[in-house]
Amino acid sequence: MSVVVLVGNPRPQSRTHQAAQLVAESLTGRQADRTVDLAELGAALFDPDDPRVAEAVRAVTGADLLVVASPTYKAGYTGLLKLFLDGLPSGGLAGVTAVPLMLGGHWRHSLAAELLLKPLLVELGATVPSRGLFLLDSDYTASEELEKWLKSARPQLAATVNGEAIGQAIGAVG
Ligand SMILES: Cc1cc2nc3c(=O)[nH]c(=O)nc-3n(C[C@H](O)[C@H](O)[C@H](O)COP(=O)(O)O)c2cc1C
Repeated sequence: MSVVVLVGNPRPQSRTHQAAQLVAESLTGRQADRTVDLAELGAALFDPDDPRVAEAVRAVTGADLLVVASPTYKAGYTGLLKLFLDGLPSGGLAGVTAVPLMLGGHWRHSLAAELLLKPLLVELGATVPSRGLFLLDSDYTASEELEKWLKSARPQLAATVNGEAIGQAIGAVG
């Protein structure tokens, strides 16, 4: 049973990284078991035989609950995130319940998580029961939007996630 955070930001330890941790913790009441920060893998992502990339793929495809986070760049998710996800096998996220999360500087792109990132995760076989979550980089730590999202997403995620303990934790927290 594992809760994993995947961060597709070219900058390491970013606000996107922090927001993803916050979402995982708010949902489950504990820290994620593993965080894959793609910035730390850098050019190794071009080498499918790199052992660190292979380990990251195992962590992500083996997650019960996976928070997939990207900053909004040019109205979409980052190329870095797509590069990593393109390396997954077809249906590689089967059995994974995923949460699409995007951080941005402006509400103008607030549907990007729902309209762009969510379909990518569904294509990879993930179960994505909740609305894609978009948060502003300026107020994600105390966001009314996050509170509203948690309220609607919690029962949806608790009902679908593999791993009874995680499901119970999601349902109980909040
Ligand atoms: C190259 C680049 C492109 C960006 N494009 C957008 C955009 O199209 N829409 C938007 O809302 N924010 C945009 N931003 C702002 C970032 O989404 C925002 O600063 C980011 O979420 C901050 O997260 P970070 O601290 O994790 O990098 C852009 C930022 C950069 C650096």
